Amino acid sequence: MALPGHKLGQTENLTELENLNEETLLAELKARYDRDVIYTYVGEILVAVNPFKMIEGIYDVSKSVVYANMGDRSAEPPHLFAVADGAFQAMVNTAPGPTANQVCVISGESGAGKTESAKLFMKHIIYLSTKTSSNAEGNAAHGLEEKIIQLNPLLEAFGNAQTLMNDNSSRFGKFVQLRFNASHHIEGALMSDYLLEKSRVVNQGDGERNFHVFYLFFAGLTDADRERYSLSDPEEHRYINGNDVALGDISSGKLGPMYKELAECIRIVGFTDQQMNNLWALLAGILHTGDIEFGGDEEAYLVSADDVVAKCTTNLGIVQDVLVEALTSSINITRGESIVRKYKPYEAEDARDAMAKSLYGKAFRWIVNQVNKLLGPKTKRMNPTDKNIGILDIFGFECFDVNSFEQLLINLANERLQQFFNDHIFKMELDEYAKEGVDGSKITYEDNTALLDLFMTRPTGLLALCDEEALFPKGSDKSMVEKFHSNLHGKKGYEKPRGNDPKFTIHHYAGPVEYQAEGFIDKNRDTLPIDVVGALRLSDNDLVRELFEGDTEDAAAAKKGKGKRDAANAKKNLRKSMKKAAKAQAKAKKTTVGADFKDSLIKLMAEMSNASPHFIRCIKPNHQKAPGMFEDEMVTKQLRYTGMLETTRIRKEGYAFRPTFGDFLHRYKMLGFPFSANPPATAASCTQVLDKAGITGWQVGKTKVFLRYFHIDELNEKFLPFPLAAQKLTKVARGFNARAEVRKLKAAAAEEAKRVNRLFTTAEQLINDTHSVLLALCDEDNARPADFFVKPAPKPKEYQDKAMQKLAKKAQSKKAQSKKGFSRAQSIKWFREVEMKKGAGVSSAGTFEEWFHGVITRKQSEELLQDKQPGTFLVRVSESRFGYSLSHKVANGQRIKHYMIDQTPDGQYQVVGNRKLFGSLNELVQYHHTHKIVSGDPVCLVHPCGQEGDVDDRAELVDKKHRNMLG
Ligand SMILES: Nc1ncnc2c1ncn2[C@@H]1O[C@H](COP(=O)(O)OP(=O)(O)OP(=O)(O)O)[C@@H](O)[C@H]1O
Repeated sequence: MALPGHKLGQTENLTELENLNEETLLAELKARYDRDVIYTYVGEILVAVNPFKMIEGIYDVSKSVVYANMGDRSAEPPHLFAVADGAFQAMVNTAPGPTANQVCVISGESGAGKTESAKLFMKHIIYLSTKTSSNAEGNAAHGLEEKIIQLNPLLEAFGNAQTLMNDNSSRFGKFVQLRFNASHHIEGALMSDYLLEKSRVVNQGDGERNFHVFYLFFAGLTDADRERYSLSDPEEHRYINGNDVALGDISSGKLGPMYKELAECIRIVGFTDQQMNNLWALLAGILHTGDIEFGGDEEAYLVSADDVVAKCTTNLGIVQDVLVEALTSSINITRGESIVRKYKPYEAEDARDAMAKSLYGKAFRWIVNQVNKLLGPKTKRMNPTDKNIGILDIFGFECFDVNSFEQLLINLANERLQQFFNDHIFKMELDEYAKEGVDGSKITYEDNTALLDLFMTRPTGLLALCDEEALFPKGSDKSMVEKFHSNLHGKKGYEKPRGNDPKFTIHHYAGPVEYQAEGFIDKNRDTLPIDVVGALRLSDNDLVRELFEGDTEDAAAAKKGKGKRDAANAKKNLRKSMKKAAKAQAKAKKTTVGADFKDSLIKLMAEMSNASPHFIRCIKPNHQKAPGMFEDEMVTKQLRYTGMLETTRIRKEGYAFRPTFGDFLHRYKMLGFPFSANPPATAASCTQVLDKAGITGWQVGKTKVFLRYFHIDELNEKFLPFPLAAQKLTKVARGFNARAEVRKLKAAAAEEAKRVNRLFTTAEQLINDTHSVLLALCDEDNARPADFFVKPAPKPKEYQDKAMQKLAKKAQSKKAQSKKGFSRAQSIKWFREVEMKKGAGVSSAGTFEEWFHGVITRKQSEELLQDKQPGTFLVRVSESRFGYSLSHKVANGQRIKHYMIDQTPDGQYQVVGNRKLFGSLNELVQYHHTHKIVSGDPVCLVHPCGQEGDVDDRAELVDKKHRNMLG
């Protein structure tokens, strides 16, 4: 169950989604793909969306390290290495037996990334096994592991081709089993191949190519090789000259490095030079075969020049006349009498192409067998302590415009694999129920057994009827389809079309597919005329002879005939060889391609059923094979083909949602426990919630609640009022909080305003107090005897300047100190010091200019004022620890204004209070001039008088004022 707060594309295992269906599956995969996240789990299954580009770092060694011995898979983001690690650890940690064996089924359509995934899976398994190989045995195995990895370029050269769907498309299915000994070291690898697309050798669709190896072969040819195999330029060989781009790749040298890689793989895997020479000669023989042409109306005859056939037969090691005879006529030997029937030209062409296909098909199987001999475990049978990991990289479900016999077999394989998949998923469901103690007996799912029966039943299933017609000499596609209709019409999954066309429709798990029956019989028979087999059995190329089970003696005899170029002898040898071939064929069980395929499918399924499965579903996101494009419709189709939608269906049939008790309560506790914040995460709590919600049909297990797909809707409906109420509550709570905050801010602002008012009131009070003190001081001075104030002898001007400068400096430094804060006692001490230095009690009076250069007493200043007109100012400047203090007094008036002058850090003067700045004392003086005072006005400079008490009082006053102003 997705917890609240689910974000699109963030869920790593999509079964955790509340609603897993076609749309959600698609949307999640798309959102992840857009972020270059190509791996996603759906339960145990890994979905891999082909990025069509290398995503940096995702397969680095560091990733191999992270995804090794993981324990909890969900601890790291989904990854193919995690699946490989899961398989490896499951094998290591399980005692030998079916459950210890592992198999990874990789499926998807062409170009979806199966082969790349299979390679990465194998690479990681090898990494994990070599990691455990710390002993000598492990090290010895190292060479083997390298060979296993080197297998890929070899198999891809012979089994892959460029198609419209994929530039490196595997044209065969493969199952590789890695065998491990008791110490979990690789003992060997065994490979099986399925349904190689041999027809590609003789015919490729527009824009497609032959198997890679033909082009690589040309790319690697030396002049000597070319002569040895009598090869012309590639464009002159019909089987490979249909694709100009491919020819361009050869001539441009683009394929050179790939040829070198192939040659190196061949060497590492262990093929001998002789084996490879025979194989190259066989390939050259195939190319020359394609150049043989026939003419004629009724009876085919050779129209190609003799040397064309000679080039072919030389490479294939057979006698020219023998081959021509075998390709243009069929000899029927009955009771010692041979009846020769001349082929029609098209029959000769068919025989020629059939030979080429057969040669290639058998050569491919030989390579696989050879690889198994070189890399396989010492014994084919498993030791009781052995375990294995299998990797199945097999063609996905196919549905084209025209579907033929190949599609029928491929889709049969997919149908069978789907059944295996369904069984596994369903079994896992039931296992989970059992583990949780939940009754799963009522859970069923619709499986595809009936459809498989439609294919497999004997004698009336599709394959059996197909074989019956193929083995019947007069069997035809038309009569086969009639048999299908009469036996299968009305059965589930089979549909007879309207009209008489040889067609039929099968309703597969992935959707309906209409099959075109034309060519079924020939494809199913896949027989090579016995004459051709007889000819190839006589080859002196060891490989060709081995492929057709000829014997050395016959070949040697034929060689003699070849030397004499004796046509009659050749015919004789051919007939002899044909007889032997016919005998061998009669001895061997007569079989068909369909029957062979069915057998290998049964064997494969037996191997797979003997192992614990892992599934990787590869998805091709667009037709263009381009990065960054995600086509919804195309992906949906593949989700259906790979059975992913079926998985969602199986889950739907059962208990689709299985939240843990904790998760369930986290979300729905309100339904059962409206007043309890944290009910215990138990079965009882969950039951209470479900009962109170009035839901039925659920089950509660040991750790999880099991809900049907519709239960979530029901619960959500019941739960609906709660989120709405919660929304309302949140709104109210938020409003309440906001209002409280505003109230708090308002109160703080009011408090602030009060404090400011208090400050002003205090300041005013102080000013008034100062006023009173000054008046009192004046009165005091007035009361003193006249001789109390002795006029000092004027000091020389330089002295006065110097003294003033010194004082200013001192005041400045003291002011700086004052910033640090002085105690009251310190203030008084300093104040007194300054007063003394300036000559306390010495005053002077004079004009405004004079105050700066001398001093006058307070009394003198009062006297000066007495003579003046009302409005005349007396300015008093004094220096204090806070700077200069300047006040002026109006003659005959009561008002005294007091300025605190401060010196700013940059040396300007500032009147405290109105923040006016003065650059110097003179400027300050100017200011007073412009306001009230004119030059020559009497002013007095009053220094504080020298009396102790007076000094102390004033110092205290100034200090107090200063402190108040600082707040
Ligand atoms: N994990 C990946 N990272 C990057 N590119 C990838 C990845 N998987 C596949 N590809 C690209 O997609 C191409 C096709 O992949 P691949 O050959 O594995 O497809 P396939 O399913 O095996 O097809 P076919 O059935 O035709 O063989 C690769 O050649 C490669 O370019």
